[in-house]
Amino acid sequence: MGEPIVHIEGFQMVFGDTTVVEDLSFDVAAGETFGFLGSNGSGKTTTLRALLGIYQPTAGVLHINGRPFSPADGARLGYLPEERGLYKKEPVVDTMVYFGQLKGLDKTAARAWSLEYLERVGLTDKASTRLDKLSGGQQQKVQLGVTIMNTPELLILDEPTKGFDPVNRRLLMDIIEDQQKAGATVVMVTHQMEEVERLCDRVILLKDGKRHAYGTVREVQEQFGGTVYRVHHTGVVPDSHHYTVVATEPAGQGQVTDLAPADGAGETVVLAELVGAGVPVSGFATVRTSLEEIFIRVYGTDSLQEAEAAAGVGA
Ligand SMILES: Nc1ncnc2c1ncn2[C@@H]1O[C@H](COP(=O)(O)OP(=O)(O)OP(=O)(O)O)[C@@H](O)[C@H]1O
Repeated sequence: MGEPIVHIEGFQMVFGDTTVVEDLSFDVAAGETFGFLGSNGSGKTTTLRALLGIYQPTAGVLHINGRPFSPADGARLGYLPEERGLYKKEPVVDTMVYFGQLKGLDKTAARAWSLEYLERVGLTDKASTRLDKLSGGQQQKVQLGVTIMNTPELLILDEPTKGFDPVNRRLLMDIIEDQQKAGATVVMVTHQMEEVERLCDRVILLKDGKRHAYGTVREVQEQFGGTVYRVHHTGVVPDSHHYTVVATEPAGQGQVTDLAPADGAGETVVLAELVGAGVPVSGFATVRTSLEEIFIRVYGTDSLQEAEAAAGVGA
């Protein structure tokens, strides 16, 4: 990795007597899209706020482009905060133009960009409407527009598609993807694992304020779920030192069996072993555990306990 655009080392955040983030370190390389994942309350927003100087860290180094964030860096940065907030009593396009000018665009360019963006997100007819007359999702579209209108080199998005219907979520992901293609580095908090699988190069999973996993999406999948070979067959799969049988279920006339390969046992080796043992194989596929399954495995109990606590269950 070249010089990281974001560098966090030994970050700790204590509120009162509660340690919310502990000894957190990670880097984000220029040009990559980085997924910041973790259950509710695991410290993601806190980390972003400390990175952007909104919170004073208890300890640690948090750098953007080699130094602590300073407001002067704002022109090259787009931050979509978790708490959305624009001037609600102003017309949509005026608000966008105002922020565009704050970010250094001239008024004509800001207006042209805003109208084009509003058309793309289906809000042309709302351009002159007060922001507070828009739905929550429509307001969020405007806010994302404000965030990206100066084509920032670093985009920090805290749950950018929260509250969107699937069609609009896809539209927003397309817009984020365009920013990627234009060369932006994207740091994105999200709970939508399909967004991560589609957009992210690398991820970090926070658990209880600590780094639980960190690497490419593929590496995290290998680390927590691994790969299985899914075999459709009749007859019995014999024991072998090349694999372990993880699960087997009836399917049609035969069975489907998941085999976890031993270290170094590739598809060809395992398939040859089965065929050599006389197992009639009608299908063979490599299946990687989805991030969603991994998330549920890593956080399942915690997230449920939190939901139960919030609902007063067991109180
Ligand atoms: N200003 C603050 N004062 C005290 N505690 C805080 C403050 N900000 C955050 N916390 C606590 O820090 C913990 C982490 O919160 P944070 O918002 O960083 O979580 P998160 O991972 O972004 O969660 P979510 O996915 O729900 O948005 C929570 O327990 C929260 O209550």
